[in-house]
Parts: sequence; C-alpha cells; structure tokens
Amino acid sequence: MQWHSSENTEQLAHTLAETVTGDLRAAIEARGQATLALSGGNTPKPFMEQLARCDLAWSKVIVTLVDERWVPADHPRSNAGLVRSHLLKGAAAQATFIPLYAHAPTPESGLPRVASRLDALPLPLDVAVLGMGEDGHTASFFPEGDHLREALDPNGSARVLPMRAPGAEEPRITLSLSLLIKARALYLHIEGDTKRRVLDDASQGADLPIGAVLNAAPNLQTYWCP
Ligand SMILES: O=C1O[C@H](COP(=O)(O)O)[C@@H](O)[C@H](O)[C@H]1O
Repeated sequence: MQWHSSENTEQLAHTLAETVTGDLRAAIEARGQATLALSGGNTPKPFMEQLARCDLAWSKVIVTLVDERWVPADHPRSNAGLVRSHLLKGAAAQATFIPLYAHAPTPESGLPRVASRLDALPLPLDVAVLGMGEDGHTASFFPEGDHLREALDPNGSARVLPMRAPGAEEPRITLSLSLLIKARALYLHIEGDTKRRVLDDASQGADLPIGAVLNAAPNLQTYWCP
C-alpha cells in the first residue's frame, strides 16, 4: 500500500482531486472515455467539490458508486444524492451517472435492474475511490454482513450484491471486491487518527473488511489527513 499524507481536509481533497483528474484524463486519451466509482458518506464531500471544478471532458466520464444505502435519491443518506449535490454540477453535470438504487422495496428485488444498468459500465473501472468507517467497513462490506463472504471473494463472479448488517443503518447494495480491485487506479480516502489506527490494525491481521482490500489490492493508494 502506498501512503499519501496531507495537512488538512482541504489539502487532501485538492491532492486527491488532482490525482483522479490525471487518471481520468489519461483514460480518455487512451480509450476515449473514463469510468469512476465513488464512495459516499461524509468524507468525500470536499473532494467531490474540488473534482467538480477540474478541467475535464466530463461528457466522456461515466460516474457510478462503490456502494449505496437503499434509500431514494432525495433521502438525506443517499450516496447518489451526495454525488448529485457535490459533483454533478457545472461542467461536471455532463458526466453520465449510473446510480445503484432502483425504485424497489429492497436491494434484493432491485438488484436485477441495477445489475443490468452496470452492463453499460465499461470494465475495468479506471478509478475507484474507497472510503472506510471506523468499524473497518469499506464500500458496504460491513462486519457481519449477510453477503460479506461472497462480496469479499477476490475471484468471485458477482459484480454487485445486496448487504444487510447490524452496523449498517439501512440495507445496502455494493460493488464486489473482485470488481473494485481490478480498477486501474484504486484509492482509499480517509481522515483522522482513529481511521488510521483501524487501518494499521487491519494491516497487522485484524479481521476487518478493509483487511480483505489490503490483501487483495497491493496497488491500493491511501490518501489521509489527521
Ligand atoms: O456508509 C458509508 O460509509 C463509508 C464511510 O463513510 P464516512 O462518512 O466515514 O466517510 C463510505 O465509504 C461508504 O461509501 C458509505 O456508504
């Protein structure tokens, strides 16, 4: 794992946005389009704000999510709502967005629709930006998740799975580890000493979902600030 430290939230957001912009530009030059999977939660807001201001051929960028809470897009906890509010504005509104929520009562019943939407997503992803909770979850790979073993299989064939877990406020849907680790560029974006300690614990063998990413993705680059 490569480690990149910044002094504060703004600097971290700026550095990561510049890095991701470079990756997306290179992908557009090489293949005519670029794919980007983003995490939700609180940490990515300033990063998305910075990324939205970057000079890119946004009409050639396809954006999706690493995971989603099974709530409609206008719900305050929607990761899609976060992307729409903080990234898909100005020139960046020209990007194509593939949401992971479908209007269905459960992620299990909505899964076929989401899976068929993902057929339009060129793989491997050019860039995936993971986050991490203080419980060691990343994407929606939650400790004790009902589909955790399947989701964390680095050779698994599923691209997207439902997930329910005691530590998750609502049912989830998540891209699989096997899809995420194939990303041409894979980043982990975290802040704070607690998350740093959790990551250290995982790298020393603690049984945490983020540990599965560390084991399966030696190309992971972590962007952190205190
Ligand atoms: O629920 C989620 O949490 C994690 C971490 O979020 P943060 O607020 O601690 O930054 C996030 O990576 C994931 O995408 C999201 O669904």
